Amino acid sequence: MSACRLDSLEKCLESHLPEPELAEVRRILFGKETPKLDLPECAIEAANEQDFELKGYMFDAKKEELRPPRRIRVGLIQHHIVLATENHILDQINAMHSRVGEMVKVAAMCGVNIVCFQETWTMPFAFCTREKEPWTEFAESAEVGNTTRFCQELAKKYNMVVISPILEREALHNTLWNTAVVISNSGNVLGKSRKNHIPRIGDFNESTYYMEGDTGHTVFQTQFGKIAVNICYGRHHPLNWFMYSMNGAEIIFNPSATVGDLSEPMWPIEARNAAIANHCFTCAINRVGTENFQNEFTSGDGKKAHHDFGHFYGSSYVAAPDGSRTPGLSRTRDGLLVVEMDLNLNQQISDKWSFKMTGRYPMYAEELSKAVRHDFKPNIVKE
Ligand SMILES: NC(=O)NCCC(=O)O
Repeated sequence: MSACRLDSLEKCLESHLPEPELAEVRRILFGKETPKLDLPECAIEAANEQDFELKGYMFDAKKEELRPPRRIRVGLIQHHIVLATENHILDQINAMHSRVGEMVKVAAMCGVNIVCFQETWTMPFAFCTREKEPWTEFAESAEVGNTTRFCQELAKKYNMVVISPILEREALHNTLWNTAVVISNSGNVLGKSRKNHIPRIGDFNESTYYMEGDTGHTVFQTQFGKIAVNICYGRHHPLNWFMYSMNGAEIIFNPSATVGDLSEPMWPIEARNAAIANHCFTCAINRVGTENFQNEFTSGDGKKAHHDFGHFYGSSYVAAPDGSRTPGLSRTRDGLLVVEMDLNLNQQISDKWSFKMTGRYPMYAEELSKAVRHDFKPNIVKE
């Protein structure tokens, strides 16, 4: 079976395992069951009409005596590019705006408070080509660009925080960045978070285009909780997740663009492990489809010249601090994942497992400050 024909691991297990084993396999693979959310009929109909998958799950927390529950809903949106990559840039962007705008409308019907789109959601993932033109023309201002204005309208209209990862052009020195713009539910731009770690692997030739982010590990205080954005390749860096969490993030979003051959076995583990290790929720989002480019490209890895990157496998999911996770969205279809979470779970799990409390951070800070020096001598005992 080809990589793009398997719809999802979960569906595959469901159709091949008998019920008692299925429940046990699910418990071992995904942790405590995440019950399905009741979503409104109008949302289900709209998703069907517009041909995207709509799924909803919930993570509950124990009732506390002193604190009320802090239940909120997040929406994760994964999608194909709408028009082929040869089309006029503005047509491609506008087509993506209208597709995602419709999906956000459905998110609003489902009571979503914070929505996050995939990495550089307004464009094909053209960085594989290493061609500057026309792809750099997709870059926009994070503060006043068309895409930010479009998201501000959505945020105001639906009273929703919108996380919009784009290719950013900073006017001052024409620097390009890979940036998530965070727009408050008031419609104001709350700030931006730039991608900290840039891949240098396979066809991910992103270092040709933009610089390592300079926004550190900013956390955004929103009406619905403290959120942070760790963009794609940053998920392979445990310290990156850790620092967002040290700054108080309760939910860390990981908008991504990654392909099956490279990272699929790592995908279900990394964001989930980060949720466990940092006592927070994590939301992993990946685009879907295979994107074709007119000119062939190579990446100096001995592979024959090719026109596409491979299959972006979707599979967006949410993980909780107790190690449980939702099933993923499809590997092949556009989709909206709506997840209700009680943020009280973070403190409850922190009290239970105490990873932060037992973390011995001063010891590591001291060791790490020595280990990064050029005169560092590894502490190895030899006979
Ligand atoms: N977009 C991006 O950073 N992709 C790198 C590949 C990966 O991290 O799986």
